[in-house]
Amino acid sequence: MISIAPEVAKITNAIAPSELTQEQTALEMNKLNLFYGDKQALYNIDMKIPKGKVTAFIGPSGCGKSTLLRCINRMNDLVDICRVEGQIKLDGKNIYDKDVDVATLRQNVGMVFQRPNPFPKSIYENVVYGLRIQGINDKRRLDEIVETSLRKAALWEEVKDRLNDSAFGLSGGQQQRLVIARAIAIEPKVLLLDEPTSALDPISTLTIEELINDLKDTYTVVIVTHNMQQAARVSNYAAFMFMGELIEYSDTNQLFTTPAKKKTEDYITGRYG
Ligand SMILES: Nc1ncnc2c1ncn2[C@@H]1O[C@H](COP(=O)(O)OP(=O)(O)OP(=O)(O)O)[C@@H](O)[C@H]1O
Repeated sequence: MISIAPEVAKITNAIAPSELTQEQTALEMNKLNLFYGDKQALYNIDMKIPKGKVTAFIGPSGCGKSTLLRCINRMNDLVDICRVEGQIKLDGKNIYDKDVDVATLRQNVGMVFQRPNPFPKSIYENVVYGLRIQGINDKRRLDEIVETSLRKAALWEEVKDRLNDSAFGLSGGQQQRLVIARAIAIEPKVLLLDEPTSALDPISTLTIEELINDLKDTYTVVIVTHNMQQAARVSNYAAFMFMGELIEYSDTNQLFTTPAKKKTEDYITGRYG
């Protein structure tokens, strides 16, 4: 078992994910299968992701963590050979239904990638980017949203005097917080984080981890991480995947301290991956 430091171990008494009520569920996957051409990458995934919590997808390289994450905002639509079967319900509505507008879905389900990807614009314009696309140009309103979003992303104090400077002048960790501010400026319901700290130094990683903890009060957060200590530190629920299957999914403490499945135990004790 990996050891979880007492200061980060959470006393959760959490509800088992399968027992979440509709009210407590942000996302529900039903019989989700995904194929890249002939190759199946996800097998019959059934899971409920709780509202207002952090859920981590963990597992060895190539097990399908990022693929599953990208299903949640239909990023896989951009891959020609990709085909999805089954359902993902966001607040009860299947996001794969024909009448779903993908642009609206992606406003509701924001995404942050491994490498910070600010636009070649000022800090201010990065934050308001999505709002301008929505046709919001009122300066006072934008100013307010910039401040609130940067505060939520724990970046305001560091950038408030240089909002018109290029985003490229920020450090990697600051850029990643800026990208998070840009994602939350349009008030998504769900925030997807695909290994958000893997390109960052340990101090920036810690800042982002603290930020993730704060964000869950407002958003449902789903994070893919290679780092089990990080999953233990930041998540309330953890899903262990192996070769495209969801092997075990439970509250994080339980998964790391008393895994039910041998495969999970082998992974968290470092026997593979
Ligand atoms: N665009 C793609 N085209 C074809 N196959 C793909 C594509 N993206 C992923 N795959 C395959 O799907 C499987 C799952 O990949 P995925 O990137 O989801 O795994 P992962 O668990 O996130 O891995 P890692 O931890 O290394 O990022 C792998 O076999 C991978 O090669």
